[in-house]
Amino acid sequence: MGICTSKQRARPNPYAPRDENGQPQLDPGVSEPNLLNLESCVPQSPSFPFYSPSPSPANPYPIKSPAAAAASTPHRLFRRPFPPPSPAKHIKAFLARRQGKKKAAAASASIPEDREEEEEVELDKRFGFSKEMTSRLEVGQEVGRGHFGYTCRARFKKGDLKGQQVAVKVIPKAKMTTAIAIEDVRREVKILRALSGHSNLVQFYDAFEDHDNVYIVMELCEGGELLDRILSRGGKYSEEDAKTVMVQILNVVAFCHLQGVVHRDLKPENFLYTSNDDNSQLKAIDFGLSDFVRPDEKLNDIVGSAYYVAPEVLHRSYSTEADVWSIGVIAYILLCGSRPFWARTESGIFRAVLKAEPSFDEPPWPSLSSEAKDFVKRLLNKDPRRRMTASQALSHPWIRNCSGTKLPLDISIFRLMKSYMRSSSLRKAALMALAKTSTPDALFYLRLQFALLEPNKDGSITLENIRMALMRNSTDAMKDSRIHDYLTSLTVLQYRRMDFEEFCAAALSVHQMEALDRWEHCARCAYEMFEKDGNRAIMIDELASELGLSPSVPVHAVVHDWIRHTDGKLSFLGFVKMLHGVSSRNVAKLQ
Ligand SMILES: Nc1ncnc2c1ncn2[C@@H]1O[C@H](COP(=O)(O)OP(=O)(O)OP(=O)(O)O)[C@@H](O)[C@H]1O
Ligand SMILES: [Ca+2]
Ligand SMILES: [Ca+2]
Ligand SMILES: [Ca+2]
Repeated sequence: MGICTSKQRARPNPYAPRDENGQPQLDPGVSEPNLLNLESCVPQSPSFPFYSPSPSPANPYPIKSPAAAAASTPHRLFRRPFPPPSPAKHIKAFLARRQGKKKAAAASASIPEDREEEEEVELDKRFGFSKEMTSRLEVGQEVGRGHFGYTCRARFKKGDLKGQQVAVKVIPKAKMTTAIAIEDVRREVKILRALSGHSNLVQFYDAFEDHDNVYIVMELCEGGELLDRILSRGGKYSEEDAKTVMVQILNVVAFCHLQGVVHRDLKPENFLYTSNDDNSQLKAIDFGLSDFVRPDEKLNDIVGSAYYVAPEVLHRSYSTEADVWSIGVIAYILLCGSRPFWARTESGIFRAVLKAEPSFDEPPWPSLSSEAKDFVKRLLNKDPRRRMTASQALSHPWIRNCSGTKLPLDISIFRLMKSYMRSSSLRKAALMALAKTSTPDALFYLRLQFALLEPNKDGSITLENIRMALMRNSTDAMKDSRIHDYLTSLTVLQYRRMDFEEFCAAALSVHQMEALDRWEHCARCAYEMFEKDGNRAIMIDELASELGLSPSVPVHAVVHDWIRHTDGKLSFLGFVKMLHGVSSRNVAKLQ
């Protein structure tokens, strides 16, 4: 999703949700500038010399199989996307700078009308890219168009790549009306350059600029958008075909997350096929909304596309898990041809994303495998801490046997290990006990992750193993997301080794286990084991500081039930509290 900055009110929005008669349904609650009009984004007098406008189709996403369409749930059927009123992007940061923080908080929910009327105060639109575009490339026909720019076919005129067909995304500088917009383009190129090389990510060649435009030269994907394939199939994929798509999407997204990059705009429009072949490779494109994120950092700007946006993005505190949610939405659409969260209006969609549970009762769900349902449900968990990670999803029973590629290292493991390393021996003992109740699926994933760290001959890992594993997978993006700095938080490992048993305790996610049906059973079993070898008498003050309770809370009242009064040891309730450890809210206070 991008930002359309031109104002155009006269024409109807071709993407607006429609009612049964095809009439656009407009949200009375959404302010007018939200109505995106693709045509209004078309440069009226293109200054780009090679620009050859293609006729704008009245309906860019025709329903290709009305018969199939009629069979499924009306309304939410996956017919055509409507890019949501997207300009909420960066609103908070933008307003904070302009009006001071107080007003920004108040206005954060609404989108300011005058956003695009911001005066241009000496914006520096120099990117430091080569100016030699026209001598290097011969630009041909337009192949695609977005809100921000358009993409043309091109060919290298000279050099090593002479004759090579490529795609050039042209982003007009006239559309970069704020410092943030300029920074976005800078970052788009930087991220693409850094991540290029992964087999499911569009290959980057070069970036150019001139007075009017920025040009991003990349591999030409001739197979069209994933969206078009979904539409041409009338929405539904067999489980096998859906798996093939999912594996590729998860592979590239897990890779991005390991590099500390969150895409933030994952949707079927942003995956292209390299060729028209049935088994052509899928490539992620459009890093226009992507950002770097440090392992402990939370982002807060609302970006993305309504149908695919994660609940925590709407709550303004999110990280890489938000991408996984979007993948869950894509998976749901692939498997059943309908959208999991549907409403006639954008605010309705947001409400559904926040509150509604997607339906798994209507056809074809009852006839799909239970693994497929479990897979989608675990991607669409509203609590990001309970959601699978991209890397974990690749080891889910539904797709693990067809993920031909090597499983990527999961960055979230290090987050969990950090918390473990900082824990008291009592909490470590509690986690060790819980780890013994892990499911075979959880162990499968942990074993793969442990293997990726290439343990020493004695079967244990040290900090050095982790450092080496990261080095093997490192790209330039890790500098900006400061992944290596993060290792210093694991330095306690420097003086010791960790075997697989302890690794399971360190890398298991208590939140994810809580989401399982058998949680209560696991926790009880773990508590019994903990009783035998880990439980000990504990002072109330010790427990309070252990859990990061601030001295201001009435500690005795709060932890009263967490300690068994007969012997001063942890009660079951205290044990569960202990498993969760210091809450992140309290950590902030402690630091
Ligand atoms: N490498 C490529 N090969 C072929 N077509 C491409 C390529 N990159 C982009 N396109 C086409 O151009 C369209 C717009 O590209 P992209 O999504 O990067 O632009 P955008 O301005 O950021 O759009 P958005 O409105 O989605 O933010 C794509 O949907 C696709 O159809
Ligand atoms: Ca864009
Ligand atoms: Ca796009
Ligand atoms: Ca974009």
